Amino acid sequence: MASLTLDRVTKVYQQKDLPPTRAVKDFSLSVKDGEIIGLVGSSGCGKTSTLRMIAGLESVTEGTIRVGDRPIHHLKAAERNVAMAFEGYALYPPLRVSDNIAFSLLRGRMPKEKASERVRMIADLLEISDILPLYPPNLSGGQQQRVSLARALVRDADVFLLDEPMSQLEPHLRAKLRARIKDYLIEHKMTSVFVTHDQTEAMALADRIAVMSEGVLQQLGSPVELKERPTNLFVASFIGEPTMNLLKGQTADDGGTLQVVVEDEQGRRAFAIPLPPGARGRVPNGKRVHVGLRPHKLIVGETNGRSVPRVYGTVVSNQWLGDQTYVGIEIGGCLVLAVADQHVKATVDTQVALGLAPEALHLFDVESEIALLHGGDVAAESQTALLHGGDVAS
Ligand SMILES: Nc1ncnc2c1ncn2[C@@H]1O[C@H](COP(=O)(O)OP(=O)(O)OP(=O)(O)O)[C@@H](O)[C@H]1O
Repeated sequence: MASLTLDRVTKVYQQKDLPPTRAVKDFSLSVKDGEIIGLVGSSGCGKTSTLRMIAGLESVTEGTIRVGDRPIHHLKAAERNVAMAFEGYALYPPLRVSDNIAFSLLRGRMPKEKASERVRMIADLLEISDILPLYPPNLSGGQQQRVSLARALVRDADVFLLDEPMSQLEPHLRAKLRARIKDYLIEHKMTSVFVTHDQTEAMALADRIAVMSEGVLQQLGSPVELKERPTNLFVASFIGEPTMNLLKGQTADDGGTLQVVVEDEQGRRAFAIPLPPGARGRVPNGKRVHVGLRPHKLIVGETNGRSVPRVYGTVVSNQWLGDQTYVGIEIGGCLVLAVADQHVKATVDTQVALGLAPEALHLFDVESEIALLHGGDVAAESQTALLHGGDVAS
């Protein structure tokens, strides 16, 4: 295994009689030896193009790709020692499943016995031992996908690329294999990059996640970093299920306390959130902002003794999903969704208190959409300053 480095990689597709498509723009990424990276982003943002450039299936328009210290972007796919599991499977129809999986091992002159042993081991892992004698056209989509995955994972490659590796599997099998694959990648220290549309999969499998939009890398971070410190409005709105509540507002001084006045869609004052001490150093008074509120960090009803700012609203929906409650609350003309891990008894059309814990709050510049403040960070800093007897700007 080895590290993988993409340095300012760009992909432009030129099609006859059509304007060029800049699918990937100036993309830089350093994947450590043995690290697992998840690549996520909306449809058409350049994820597959990025994988295909690493694999050597697409040319690189600009930039360099290195495995360890070795530049590989000019090499043919077969010379790169990069294994890829394809979204479209790309199996050889005339070969049995076992031969499909063993193909690259035998081509690399691995003794037949050893190759068969490897094939059996990976087939066990992915629960496809029973289909080893079959031919690809006789398999279901989910089986073909696991064969494609097995064919990549069985190799001794420097880098492993997995494009939507489990999209065709039913949820139970997917969850089971996800855990097994993660253990396997860690045990064999396999440097890997996988693309997924499934955030749970990205959060569960990846050490770090790269979020892309329109060909540009927006943020690379651990699952926790992306949730708690989204770098901009795109990442904030893309990461998290359900997505972050996004409203508009403006900071204002209220008798010495900086607050953010949240507005309804017509720009009228809906409610105000006092900002944690320390916010002043990051956001000026009178600043127009996007206000993000993470549903999972809002507190519906009792705050269990925690002192947090509270607002009151009317319950408009209440759904118990078996393990969590989704509560929709209308506050001054704004709709806010809160999620609680317990059964919340808030009846529709009644009033409820909503605790605005600092860690729920994120502010973004209204023009640049860059993050200005993450409430959890500011609250933690204020707490540390108080503990150490320091001054907290307020
Ligand atoms: N061979 C090609 N020729 C021309 N344009 C292409 C080609 N492959 C991809 N594109 C374009 O490049 C952009 C990025 O496509 P890509 O498949 O890399 O995105 P993606 O993030 O993987 O999308 P999805 O999640 O839908 O699979 C899209 O606008 C797509 O239409």
